[in-house]
Amino acid sequence: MRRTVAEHQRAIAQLLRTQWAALPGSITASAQDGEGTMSLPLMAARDRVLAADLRAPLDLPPFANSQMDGYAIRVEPEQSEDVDFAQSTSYRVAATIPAGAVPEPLQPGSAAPIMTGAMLPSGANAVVPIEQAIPEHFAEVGEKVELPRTTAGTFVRERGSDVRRGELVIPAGTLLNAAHLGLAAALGLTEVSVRRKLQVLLLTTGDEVLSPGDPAAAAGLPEGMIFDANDSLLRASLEAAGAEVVASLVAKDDPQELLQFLDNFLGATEHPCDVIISVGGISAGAFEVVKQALTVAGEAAQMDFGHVAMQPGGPQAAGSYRGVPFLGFPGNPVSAFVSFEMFLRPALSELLGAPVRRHRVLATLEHAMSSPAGKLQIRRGSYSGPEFESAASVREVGGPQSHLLGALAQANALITVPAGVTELQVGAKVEVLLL
Ligand SMILES: Nc1nc2c(c(=O)[nH]1)N[C@H]1C(S)=C(S)[C@@H](COP(=O)(O)OP(=O)(O)OC[C@H]3O[C@@H](n4cnc5c(N)ncnc54)[C@H](O)[C@@H]3O)O[C@H]1N2
Ligand code: MOO
Repeated sequence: MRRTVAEHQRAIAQLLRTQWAALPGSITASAQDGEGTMSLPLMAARDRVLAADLRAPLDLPPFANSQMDGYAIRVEPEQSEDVDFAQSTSYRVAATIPAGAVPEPLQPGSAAPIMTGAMLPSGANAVVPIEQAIPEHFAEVGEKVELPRTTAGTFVRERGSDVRRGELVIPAGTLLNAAHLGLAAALGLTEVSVRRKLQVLLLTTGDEVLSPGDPAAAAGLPEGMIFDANDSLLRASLEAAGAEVVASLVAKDDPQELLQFLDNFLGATEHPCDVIISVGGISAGAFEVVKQALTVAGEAAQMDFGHVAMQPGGPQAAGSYRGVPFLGFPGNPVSAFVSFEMFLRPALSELLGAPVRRHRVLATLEHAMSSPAGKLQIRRGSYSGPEFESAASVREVGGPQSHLLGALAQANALITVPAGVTELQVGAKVEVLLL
């Protein structure tokens, strides 16, 4: 496999689409199938994808109510001029209507003090704010109040003027945000039906890798060893994108042991996971555990190991093991992170509706930069958004190498330099992916 970034992006989305369509209990099953969906309390549904169209069980507002603290009055519907202070009318003050109360009908010639959100009495069709009344405070029942001329409908929020009962308010596939959940609550719902989370088996690899907290490092990191950054890096990326890591393993460079683990895991339940992601062990070395394990696995593994014209993240593996999609990312932490951002995350957005796509913006480069020919370069950047007169700009943090995790932690953006561009001057416009 030798692919451009765009080719590999399409290939990953296509791989997941076809493999998932064939998997039992598919994550992409529609809500009608009843598979892959669950009902969750509203607060647990934030950042989840709605599984079925949501129709309004009631009107919003549920009743005509006042938009202002003021007086509810009746004006003739044909009266069409705007508020006119020169033409005021004297009304007899009726009983006050607080929010939450069911008011008495409005008598002709009277004005009822009404609070914002309170139900409009029958017979009323307009509200005059208290600031426009003479006197400019709520008068007692039976007293007189002068109100300017106004038109029917002024400061009245009609029943159903926001949402009509039966109307489709949130379509299936929507990523639920605060506004969606607020709307569901306003409609009286306590739960919504959402798609289940993507379930991931995460494998990090390497004889040199120790989990933080491993007893073998109790007296300090042993020589030649490193702490495992990729499990946390990928797990955090996956969870932030709405996925769930259902199992993980820090695999040693032993292909048989890795295959044994995979077979035990995949054989344990009917639906063990939706995708397997491995990090490391796929390039050209003598101990490439993922490559070796899946090569000796025979027919069960349908894998492609190769290169994508991108740096970091050049070495890539993709395919399936025992019918479960398998993505092999390169082991350098920045390469693994960039692989997730460039290949898996966009595919999840496209196929599952979550996460939201990263924003792509143009920014002015704060310094000159060179880039190797023939590869899309992904540099880590510090982006400053447009502020007052200044345009959006970006500067590189760290260098191009893929072990620079410290620099990645300072970055808030990925700068992309197209494969055909080798030199960029100060002030050049570059496309930036906001993290
Ligand atoms: N002869 C060649 N050598 C390499 C090539 C190549 O094309 N020809 N590609 C280079 C590129 S680019 C990358 S990226 C890496 C990818 O290698 P692997 O995916 O096989 O990953 P490893 O060799 O296992 O590890 C690479 C690097 O990352 C460190 N690592 C691995 N796992 C972790 C972890 N969990 N936490 C922190 N760091 C980790 C590992 O120690 C290595 O330094 O191959 C290049 N070589
Ligand atoms: O392409 Mo490797 O992924 O940098 O350093």
